[in-house]
Amino acid sequence: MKVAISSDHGGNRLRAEIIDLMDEMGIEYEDFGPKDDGSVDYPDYAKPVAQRVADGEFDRGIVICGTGIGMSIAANKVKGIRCALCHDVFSAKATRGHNDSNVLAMGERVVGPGLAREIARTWLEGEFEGGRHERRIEKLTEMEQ
Ligand SMILES: O=C(CO)[C@H](O)[C@H](O)[C@H](O)COP(=O)(O)O
Repeated sequence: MKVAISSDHGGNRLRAEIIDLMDEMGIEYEDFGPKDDGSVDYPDYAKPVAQRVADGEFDRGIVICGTGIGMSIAANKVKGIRCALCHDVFSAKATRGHNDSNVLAMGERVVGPGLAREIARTWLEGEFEGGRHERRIEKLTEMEQ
């Protein structure tokens, strides 16, 4: 699995934490920044990750800002993206199983690093369940036309 990851300035520390986690898990990733702690605009960092996932260059994306909200709104503007904002492990598991979410959003100002790591690990390991959920995803895809 190849993962694209980015944040805004509000998510830099958590992005580093999740990169450490992916190193531990042996997951291949590319870091789309930002490269320093200066203030940036979250759409500029959500877009490259979401676009590359939508294009199939990466299997999944992880986007992080202060709340996770701005990044999730921005990522979901890209056709083909199902970005889930998760701050608990139950939702992270459910969104992989039911929504086949291809981007995970989290907020560094909302969750601590320990919980964020468990959320990300659960989401990265989660499998889509298919079945009745396929039909619902088809309906989401139809809404994009
Ligand atoms: O988009 C957000 C809120 O929905 C993110 O949390 C941003 O990181 C936040 O808005 C950035 O705020 P700042 O005051 O410019 O650091």
